[in-house]
Amino acid sequence: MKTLIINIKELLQVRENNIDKVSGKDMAILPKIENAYLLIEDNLIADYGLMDNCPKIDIDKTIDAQGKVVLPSWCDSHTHIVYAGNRVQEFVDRINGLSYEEIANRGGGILNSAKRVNETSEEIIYNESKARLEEIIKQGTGAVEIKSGYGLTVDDEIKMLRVIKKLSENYPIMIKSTFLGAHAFPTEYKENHSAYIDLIINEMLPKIAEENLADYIDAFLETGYFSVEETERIMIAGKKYGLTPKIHVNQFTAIDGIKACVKHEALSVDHLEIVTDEDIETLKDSITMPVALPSCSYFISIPYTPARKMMEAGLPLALATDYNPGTTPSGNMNFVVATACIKMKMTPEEAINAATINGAYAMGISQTHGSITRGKRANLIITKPIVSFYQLPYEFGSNLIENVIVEGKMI
Ligand SMILES: N=CN[C@@H](CCC(=O)O)C(=O)O
Ligand SMILES: [Zn+2]
Repeated sequence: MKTLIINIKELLQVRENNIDKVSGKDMAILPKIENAYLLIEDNLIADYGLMDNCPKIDIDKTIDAQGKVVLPSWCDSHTHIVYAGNRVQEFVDRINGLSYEEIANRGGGILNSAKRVNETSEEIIYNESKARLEEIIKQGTGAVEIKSGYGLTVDDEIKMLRVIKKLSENYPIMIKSTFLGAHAFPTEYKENHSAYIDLIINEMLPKIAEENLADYIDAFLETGYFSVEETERIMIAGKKYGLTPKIHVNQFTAIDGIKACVKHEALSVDHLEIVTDEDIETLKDSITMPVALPSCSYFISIPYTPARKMMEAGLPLALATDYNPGTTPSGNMNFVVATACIKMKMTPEEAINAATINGAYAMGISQTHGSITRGKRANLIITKPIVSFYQLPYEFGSNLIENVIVEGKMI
C-alpha cells in the first residue's frame, strides 16, 4: 500500500540521518522542508522531499496537504492512563485549600486510586483505559508509555499490567509498559517499608518477568514516598529482570535522587519541578533523559521544570503528559507543547523536539519513532490549514489537528 502526501506547507522534524536525541543548543533547531511531499509504503516512511522532486509513480492514495503542516506524532513517554474511576473530589478539595500532600495523608491520592483499582474488574479498567487511549490517539499521540502503580498488591499490579498488554495488542500505536509497584506504600506497610519492597522484589517482579508484562521499572523517589536507598534497591532488582529504570524524581523536593538514577543508568528521570545546580551537573554527559511534565505543574500549581537553565547547560529535555487521575487528568500533548512554550519559555522548535524525538528516546524507541526519517514508522500529524507551525502552541486551546496517521493508516 502506497500513500502520497503532497503540497505539504511545512514538513517538520526532518532528519536525513537518524539521531537518537537532541540536546542543549541543538534543541532550537527543528529541520523542515517547505512545499514538500511524503511517501508512505505500508507502515513506514519511504521517502520525502521537495514537491519539485515528487515521484511520479503508481500510488494507492493521495492526500493533498495544501496549507497544512505535517509532523511526526507525539511520543508521550510518561503516562498512567490505566486507572479506575477518577479523583474529581480531590480536585475540588484542592480548590478549597487542601494540598496534594494533605489529601494523600488522609488516605486520598495514590491510595485512593489503588482502592478503586482493587474494587474494579480487569474488563472495566480495560474499557475505561481504552477510551483514554483512543482520545490521545486522536490528539496526535503515536507512541505512549503506560505505567502500573495503582495496584500495590501482587494481583492488582499484574491486573494493571495485563490491561496495558491488552491495549498494546489491540491498538496500532507503540505502547511501552512500566512496572511502578513502588508508587506508594500501602497503609499496612507504612511502618514496614522493607517488607513492601521485599514483596515487590520477591513476588511481583518474578511474576511480571514470567508473563513478560513490562519493559521498564519506575519508583516515586520523593520525600514521604521512596527514599534514595529504597529506590536503589528497586532499580537494582528491576535490572536483574532486564527492566531499565525510568524514575519519578524531584517533583516536590530535591534529595539527591537524580545522582542515584544516573548511577543506575536510568533511561529517564521524570518530573523535575525542583532541580538544583548539582542535579544539572549530574545529568551532563549521562545517558539519562530529563523529562518535564508541564500539565502536572499547571494542574496542581507547582513550579515548572527550569527548562531554559537545563538546555543552556547543554542538557536534552523531553516533554510528556503524565496523564493520571490525581495530578494530570489530561493526555493532550498539544497542551503540553503549548504550556512548555508559554510557561517554560521553550521555543516552539525546542518544545516539538522535546515532544517527538526526545520523547521517543525516553521510551527507548528513537530508532523507529520521533522524526521524519526514511524507514521510520509512518506515524504522522496532519494539521488543519495554518499560517505556520508556530500557530500550534499559539492557539493553545484549539484543536488544529485535521488527521492523524498511525502505522501508515489514517485513523
Ligand atoms: N507523582 C507520582 N505519581 C503521579 C501522580 C500520582 C497520583 O496522584 O495519582 C505523578 O506522576 O504525578
Ligand atoms: Zn507520573
